[in-house]
Amino acid sequence: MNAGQMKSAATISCCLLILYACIFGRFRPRVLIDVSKISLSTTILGYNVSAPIMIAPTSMHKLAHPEGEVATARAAAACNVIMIVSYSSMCTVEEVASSCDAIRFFQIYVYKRRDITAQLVRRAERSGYKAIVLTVDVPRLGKREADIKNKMIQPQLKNFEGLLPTQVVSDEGSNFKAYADLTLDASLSWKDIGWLRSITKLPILIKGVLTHEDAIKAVEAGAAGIVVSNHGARQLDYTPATISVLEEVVHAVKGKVPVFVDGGVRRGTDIFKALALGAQAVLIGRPVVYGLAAKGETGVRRVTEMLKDELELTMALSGCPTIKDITRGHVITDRERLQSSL
Ligand SMILES: Cc1cc2nc3c(=O)[nH]c(=O)nc-3n(C[C@H](O)[C@H](O)[C@H](O)COP(=O)(O)O)c2cc1C
Ligand SMILES: CCCCCCC(=O)C(=O)O
Repeated sequence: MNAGQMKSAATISCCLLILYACIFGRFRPRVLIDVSKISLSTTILGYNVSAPIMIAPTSMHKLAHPEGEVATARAAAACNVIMIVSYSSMCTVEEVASSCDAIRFFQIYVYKRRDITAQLVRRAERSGYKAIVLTVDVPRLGKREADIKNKMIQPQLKNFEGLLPTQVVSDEGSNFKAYADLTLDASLSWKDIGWLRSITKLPILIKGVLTHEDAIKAVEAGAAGIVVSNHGARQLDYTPATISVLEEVVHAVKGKVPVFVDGGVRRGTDIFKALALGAQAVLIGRPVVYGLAAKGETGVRRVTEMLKDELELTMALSGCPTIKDITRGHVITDRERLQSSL
């Protein structure tokens, strides 16, 4: 090998090593277990669902498909998975509720105008939503350069008709940002969970936790569950991959409340890893929106079914006939592999 070839070989090995280190964990499948019948069903906050999958809250579904959140909800109902409807939905809370019998949670932001948030929470409660998901990682909107470049325009949201003008005029870049600046209450803090609890009987999940410190605070504040999320990397650069901090949160809450996770869940194998590391279920964001954009309700059903099929196969090949059979022993993380090789 000459010097040039050695240099290329070293570069390739380096790249492979980095790639290898970036792949989170490995499975530890168990064999000779009866996997002739696999059940994906589980319960979430006491509700029986077909799989440990929830539809993450994503805003403005009519930008993806003219039927918007109603199509997504019908797919959730058909697949018997929970849909978390976004505060920034384009169909109203009531339209989604009356469209089908999907189990629905309602995601909220807290606005400076608390009366508006309180009204939305009450409307969701009246319309049969089963939980409130408080998203806490958006005190301000992150810097979304694509929105600025494309001069993103916040469409009129029917939920807020008569309550708030959504046509904010901004001459610099994204008027979505101007809308967020106008509405979001950046002073929101842990004490305000008490306020939220005082206006609703629904259980409150806190979405956007990435550390054990905040997980403990969420439990102390009375959260009924935690969603480990970095908002799909849309808010703060350099937040960790959620799968890498999931266990820290799971250990901190000590089983007092369920822990959920989202971010980059694209395959049944990803769901399996999350469950093995202690999540009770995963939330799916972008893939649902892509399915909706491609084929409306049918597209969302297809995405959900693909994930369920892949999870089912992963469970069979790992020796786990039920969700409860998936344990910490079924995965080994990169950190553990490194430690064991030292
Ligand atoms: C287009 C888009 C809109 C979103 N809107 C909301 C929202 O309204 N409320 C919220 O809590 N999270 C919102 N999120 C974040 C998702 O709930 C989720 O945390 C994130 O997308 C990670 O999942 P993914 O990797 O599967 O997309 C949004 C994400 C995307 C991509
Ligand atoms: C109230 C304005 C903020 C909405 C943010 C929607 C969202 O979570 C996202 O786009 O991400």
